Amino acid sequence: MKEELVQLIVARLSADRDALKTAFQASKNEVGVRYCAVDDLLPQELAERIHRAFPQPSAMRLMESFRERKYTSKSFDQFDPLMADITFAVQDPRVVEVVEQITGIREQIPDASLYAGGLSAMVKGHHLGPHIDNSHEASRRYYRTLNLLYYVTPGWSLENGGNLELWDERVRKNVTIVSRFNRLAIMETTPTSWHSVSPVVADGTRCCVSNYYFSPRSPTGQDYFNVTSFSARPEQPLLRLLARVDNGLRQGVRALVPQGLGKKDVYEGPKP
Ligand SMILES: O=C(O)CCC(=O)C(=O)O
Ligand SMILES: [Fe+2]
Repeated sequence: MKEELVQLIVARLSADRDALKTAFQASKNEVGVRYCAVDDLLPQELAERIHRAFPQPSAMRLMESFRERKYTSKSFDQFDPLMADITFAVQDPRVVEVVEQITGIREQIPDASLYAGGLSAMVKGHHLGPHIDNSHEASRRYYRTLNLLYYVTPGWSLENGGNLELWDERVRKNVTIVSRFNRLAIMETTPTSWHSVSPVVADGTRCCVSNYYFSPRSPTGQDYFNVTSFSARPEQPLLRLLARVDNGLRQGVRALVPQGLGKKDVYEGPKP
């Protein structure tokens, strides 16, 4: 199945390559984070199949802190093989190539270990506060360059909440990308690419297949390293303060212990 998915994704991205390229570049003028959204990534029936195969939240891990509340998993051995197929299809060199043509970002390497990637499910009350992603993968040799987020919940609309938001450098204003069914959002990751998922306010589950690309080239041309760093929404000044202290502590620990203290959450199973 993976091969068919790769071909469909490459065909879809190639068909709109020039328009997506223009949209990606032009989006810089919105909040400063470049992105584009690819609608109808796959034939509808196939996207619905992926949704049906998506694991139930009860089979996933609840991530819960003041920063976030969501279910995640990369236990592909326990799921319908279609889930690994769609995840790893987005990592195929042919997909990477057309994504590079769209974004102009070169020498990218998909994250086969799914370090922080994989599947996520969010239900009512779940959210992900404004943050910048960790800048590197586990070896710290490569810079994170892109997040590729594929949403597969039929009928998901703006009013449901649970939408992707990209913020300006000061986390004051945002642009919303609805987590629409069968949409692939491609966003760049830099030291200032603040983003969040607004609280889910509807019944239903917002299902997302996440992939990350890395590159030996720094997105800014400068050398940098950051742990995942959180802020908070503009109307939450106290939480912002707390987040800043929390970031400083975690960044400090990383300076002392480069591999970090947490257990490495990486995928080591077979790849389709
Ligand atoms: O679920 C999403 O839309 C975004 C999740 C996120 O922040 C990320 O993958 O880095
Ligand atoms: Fe993120």
